[in-house]
Amino acid sequence: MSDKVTEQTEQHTKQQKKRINSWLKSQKKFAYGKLSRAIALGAINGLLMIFQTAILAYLIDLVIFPSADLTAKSDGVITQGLFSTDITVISTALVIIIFCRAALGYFSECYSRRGAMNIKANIRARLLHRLFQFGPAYTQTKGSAQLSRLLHQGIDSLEDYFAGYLPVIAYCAVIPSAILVAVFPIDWQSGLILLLTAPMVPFFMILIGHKAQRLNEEHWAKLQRMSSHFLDIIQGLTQLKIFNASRREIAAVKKISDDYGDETMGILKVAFLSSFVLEFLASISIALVAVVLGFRLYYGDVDYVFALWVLLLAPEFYLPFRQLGTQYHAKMAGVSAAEDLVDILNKPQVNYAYDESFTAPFTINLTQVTFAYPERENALTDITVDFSAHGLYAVIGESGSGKSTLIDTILGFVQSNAGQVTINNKPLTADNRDNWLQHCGWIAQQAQVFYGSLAFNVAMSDDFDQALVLAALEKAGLASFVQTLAQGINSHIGEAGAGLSGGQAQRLALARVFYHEPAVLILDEPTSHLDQHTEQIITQSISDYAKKHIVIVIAHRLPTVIKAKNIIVLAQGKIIESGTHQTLLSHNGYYAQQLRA
Ligand SMILES: Nc1ncnc2c1ncn2[C@@H]1O[C@H](COP(=O)(O)OP(=O)(O)OP(=O)(O)O)[C@@H](O)[C@H]1O
Repeated sequence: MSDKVTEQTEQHTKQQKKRINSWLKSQKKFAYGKLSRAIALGAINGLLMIFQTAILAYLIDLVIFPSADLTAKSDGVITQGLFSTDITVISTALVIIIFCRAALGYFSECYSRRGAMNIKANIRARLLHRLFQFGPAYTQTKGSAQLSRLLHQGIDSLEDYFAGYLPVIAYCAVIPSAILVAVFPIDWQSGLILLLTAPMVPFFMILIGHKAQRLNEEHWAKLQRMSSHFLDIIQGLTQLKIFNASRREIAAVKKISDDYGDETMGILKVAFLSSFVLEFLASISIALVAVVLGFRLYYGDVDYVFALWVLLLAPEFYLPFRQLGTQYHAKMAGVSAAEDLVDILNKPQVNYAYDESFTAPFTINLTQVTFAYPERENALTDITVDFSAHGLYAVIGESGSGKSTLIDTILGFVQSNAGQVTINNKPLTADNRDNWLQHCGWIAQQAQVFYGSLAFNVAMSDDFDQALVLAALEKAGLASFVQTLAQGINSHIGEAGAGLSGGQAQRLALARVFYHEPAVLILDEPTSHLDQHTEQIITQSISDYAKKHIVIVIAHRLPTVIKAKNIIVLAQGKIIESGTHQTLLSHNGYYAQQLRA
């Protein structure tokens, strides 16, 4: 039984590897021209090397054994002149070839790096596009640290695959074959030695490949776990300090880092071992060629120039294989990261049929909506509720009652398992969701501030209307703050809102809403880090906004709830009651009890 399971797992791993490899190969199409040029130039460089070694051998022969026939003809000055002309011509040819090879090497490297960068940029853009498509409901399940590492280091690790491994594979086919074609007709014995020793290198690489791949996969998985852990620690620094858990975390981080270090050493060991064996095999093979040539020279069986040439060619013959050994590890690092990439990129494509018919004013209807996260109980059950024209709607309920899931359903980030969400009687689907989102605004409990200028953060674009930005900031109560900034709305505000207080960040989010004026504003009402003055401004602004727009708020405070046109009370994913403050009070249910409590 367990054998069968192991067999199935192996089968699955093989299929997975095949899938990843074919995916990686298919990415070449995004820089086909550049990669082809890089490989062609590299191959020409390799072929020129055959000429270079031939000329070098001839030159050495000429210098060490000044031509016997020339000296035989010797009549002093003329012979001397002929000899030096010969050397000058050959040396010049050699220098030209060396320069050409250097240029070819340079351009080949440039093309391959640029090609790899194009591919990386393309994959990065597609990955981001997919993440935007799937929305926060999906990205939360993956973890922000893991996704950001994948976007950054994961994709970067593909560079060596495209710029290093792929060209070397081509050189392994072209250069040794060309050397064999050049050597065989002149000296078949040496050709045979080269031919017979060549397969040893790939054979050995296949042997170590399996172990190295497993190590690389574990290494990548550990790196991913470590990133998540670090992000949790950085984000929860205050909590950890307050709850005196920092020591435990430091110990945990030390353990993770040690494990990671051991893993890295394991990979390095395999890498060193493989390069040692490759070097060793190459040296033995070169020595074999040299010994055989030595004997044959001794017995006058081979010409000195040819012997020297073959000897110079022998290391070049093994060079692509040795490079392949090095690049193989780069390839495996790329393959490990590619697994995560393929998982996301190959998820079924959402087909955007932009539906232009979403125009304000809106009526949002949820009819018997039921939704469950994978392998969980229902997060929403049988939800029927309407939001129409304009007004303030409040959603309340205990933690885990389904408030955020309800909002995600309205925004189309999660698709209900049963029932439907309609916007102006049109079902909201993955196809038209992006169009719908253009009409929605969202303010989270912790306002999101992006790296860039204040104006960018309001307009969410570098192309903004200055007057509108200023007006929006003023409406949000930030006008006096802007005046204190040396560069006004062009002042830079740092990563994660560094340089802004919690209240200012929240007001900035509000200014963003005023600038874009979405027909539907959804917000998770901020309860913390707001001073009374800011709280009043925000509450007032939200109430004013609700006069002309739909505002749905996950409410935590009484003033907001009291003013709401409809209060939706959730418990365990169900609407247990709804109505205005007065209605709910007279109903004397959960809401009234909570209020009294
Ligand atoms: N990504 C997820 N995967 C699996 N289950 C989830 C996920 N997000 C939420 N849930 C579950 O769905 C239920 C509703 O969660 P939801 O976040 O909607 O509640 P909430 O009322 O917004 O809670 P809170 O006020 O604490 O934010 C909970 O049981 C929660 O554990």
